[in-house]
Amino acid sequence: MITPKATPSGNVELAFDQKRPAETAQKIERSPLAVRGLTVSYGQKPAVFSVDATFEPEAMTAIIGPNGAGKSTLLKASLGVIPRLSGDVTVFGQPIELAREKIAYVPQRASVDWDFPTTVIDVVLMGLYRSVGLLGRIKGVHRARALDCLERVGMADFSSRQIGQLSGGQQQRVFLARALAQEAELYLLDEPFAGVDAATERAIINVLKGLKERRKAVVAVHHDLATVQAYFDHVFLINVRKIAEGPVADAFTADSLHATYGGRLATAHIDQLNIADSGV
Ligand SMILES: Nc1ncnc2c1ncn2[C@@H]1O[C@H](COP(=O)(O)OP(=O)(O)OP(=O)(O)O)[C@@H](O)[C@H]1O
Repeated sequence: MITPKATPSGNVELAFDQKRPAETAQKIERSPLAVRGLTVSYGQKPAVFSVDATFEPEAMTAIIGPNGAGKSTLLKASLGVIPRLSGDVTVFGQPIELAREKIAYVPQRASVDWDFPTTVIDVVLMGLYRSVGLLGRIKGVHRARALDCLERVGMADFSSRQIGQLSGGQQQRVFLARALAQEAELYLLDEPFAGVDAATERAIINVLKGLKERRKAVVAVHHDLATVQAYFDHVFLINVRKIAEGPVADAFTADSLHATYGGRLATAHIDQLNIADSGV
């Protein structure tokens, strides 16, 4: 963890935690996903170590870090998809176990078995399982809602296609439609722009910005540093430990990027991003 002195603005919350616990508690109550002391390990070495994160409501946050930094692990362990060694996770101040339905999760496309024989509309209908009920019958109203979600991502014409017959970008849109069907408060997406063309990226970002306008929160693992400032309001930088968290203008700095990526990110690349220098 870089010290508050090295990156004063990127460590807003660290200083906050120590000095103003009441305000921190209020932030956690308002947060669609707050994590305290999260440690996850697949073997001897932790993949995520002692991480605190307080994601912002009604905002778009990018989770940024190099390959293997623990970004996906942070999302999956927060959701309970993989076990935590330690850590508390709350959703609007409630234990996540009581509020899981407030979160829609779009996994990494590469982690999904696309050969599974199912149609596009059936995938989106899975997002409606709470309103349908586990053994309930799918009715016209559910199909109409699923089609509406497909329409929002530009995939309504593909509703009866097998998912294995879609391109990567189309598959990504369908998974986004499934998340929309859940009508969640927080949308967690793992690399939503990976391997998609420019038109699909635009379509996805427009949908995500639309969610923010409807006062939902969006948190996405994101690799393209060049689009962070255009797409996101907040950033969370991680490399096994939390490096920095805060508004893009404060926490997305040359210093915090160097601390996150180390020698893997050339200074020339950071210069091209045209970001504020923290002046330290
Ligand atoms: N199921 C698993 N079993 C063992 N190790 C794993 C498993 N999943 C992830 N890891 C390891 O945990 C570390 C963090 O992985 P994770 O996928 O969370 O990183 P990431 O930041 O999302 O990376 P990327 O940007 O490459 O997707 C890596 O070293 C990875 O090899």
